[in-house]
Amino acid sequence: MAAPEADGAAAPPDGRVLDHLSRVVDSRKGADPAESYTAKLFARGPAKIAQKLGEEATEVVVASLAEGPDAVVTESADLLYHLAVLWAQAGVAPEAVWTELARRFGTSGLEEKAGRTAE
Ligand SMILES: N=c1c2ncn([C@@H]3O[C@H](COP(=O)(O)OP(=O)(O)OP(=O)(O)O)[C@@H](O)[C@H]3O)c2ncn1[C@@H]1O[C@H](COP(=O)(O)O)[C@@H](O)[C@H]1O
Repeated sequence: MAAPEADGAAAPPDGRVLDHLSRVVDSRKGADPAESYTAKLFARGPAKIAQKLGEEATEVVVASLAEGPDAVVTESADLLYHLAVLWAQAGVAPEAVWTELARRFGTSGLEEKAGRTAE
């Protein structure tokens, strides 16, 4: 598909790439499924998108146990791309996830778990 302004080449090679990717993914809503894999996923609906995310997560697990770091990198990129699609489908802005992660800084996971079981 012809690349709109938000597309690829200028994507920063760091964590901000996920924000950039999410904008590209969002721009594919309503696009032609014949020209965009993302548009094809949106057209197939939430259940298919959720299923793809599950499959990609399993592929990361398999890569980590049986393949090695290079495969973990490529499978992780597939996983994050499909997560960006699921966020867009669900109406979740990546910033909401960054905010939630930031909110958790300084609270040990064990502390948080203990607080939950005490409820
Ligand atoms: N990062 C990705 C990305 N990672 C993985 N994929 C696609 O995800 C698919 C996953 O592979 P699978 O073998 O599971 O897919 P499949 O065999 O087609 O399986 P089904 O969908 O039929 O179940 C492949 O077709 C990959 O090309 C991605 N497709 C797109 N992007 C990004 O999204 C942008 C927009 O892409 P389009 O929407 O295609 O224009 C691209 O420029 C990229 O930046």
